[in-house]
Amino acid sequence: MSYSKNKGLEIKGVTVEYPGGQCALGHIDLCLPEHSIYTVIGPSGCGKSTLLRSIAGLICSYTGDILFNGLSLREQGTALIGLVPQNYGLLPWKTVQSNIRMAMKISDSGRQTKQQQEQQIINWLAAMGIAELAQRYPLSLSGGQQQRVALARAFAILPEIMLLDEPFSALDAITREEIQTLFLENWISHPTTALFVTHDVEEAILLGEKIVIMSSNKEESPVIMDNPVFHITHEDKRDSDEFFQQSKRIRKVMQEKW
Ligand SMILES: Nc1ncnc2c1ncn2[C@@H]1O[C@H](COP(=O)(O)OP(=O)(O)OP(=O)(O)O)[C@@H](O)[C@H]1O
Repeated sequence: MSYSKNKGLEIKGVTVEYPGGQCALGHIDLCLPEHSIYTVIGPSGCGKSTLLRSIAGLICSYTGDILFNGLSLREQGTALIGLVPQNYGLLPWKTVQSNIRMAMKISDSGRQTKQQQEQQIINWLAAMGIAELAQRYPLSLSGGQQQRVALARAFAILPEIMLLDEPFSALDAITREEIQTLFLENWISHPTTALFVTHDVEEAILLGEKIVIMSSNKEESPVIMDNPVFHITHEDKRDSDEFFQQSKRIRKVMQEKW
């Protein structure tokens, strides 16, 4: 499937200060063409979550502007945004199925019939390998299972922008690799414009078309790196020479900027 790449997500001179004058996010300029996926790494406290929360509309007090295909995201309804927060953000009193159903109801605005929505829920749970968990409650699931539910929910609303805040950080290495593969397969078949924050350099290289490296100095613009590894077949990425070279390049920037 080929997608046209419009202007996409434009972050123009965005800064965020919390009341009291604490600078949470320095001056950020970043353009993500539509249907691209960029990963973001940066030292703790540099403002990664603040950036995602500003794009998602949870923080409105930023200066500068954030646009999607030329329209300001300050205007309600400009773009449908799916946010996968660090703690998964599932409602504990609702079943897995109801969690997804509720997100679809809120975001759908009548595009699909109820029957189509129910079928979509089944399809997404199957795509994430958790069809059998539909009637379970989030707190009865493992971290990896909750993570799959959060991803199913984010994909199910067919967002134009997907924001992921260290979504796999709580998972063991093997589960993490499985979910990275699952995520990428689903993103390739539904390539929403995505910003993926991670603390893991390997994950940033495996999942990002470009890698945004933020600095501990909030006055400095992030470094935006091309990532030749992204286009290698996923299962061959880790063993490739490009992967090794890219890790070295990133670590060098980290030594200078963190
Ligand atoms: N509600 C708040 N009030 C005041 N300051 C805040 C608030 N939330 C975050 N901050 C500050 O804003 C800065 C950026 O925080 P943010 O959570 O965006 O960083 P981060 O890069 O995502 O960090 P981490 O990697 O540790 O998750 C930090 O210095 C933090 O202390």
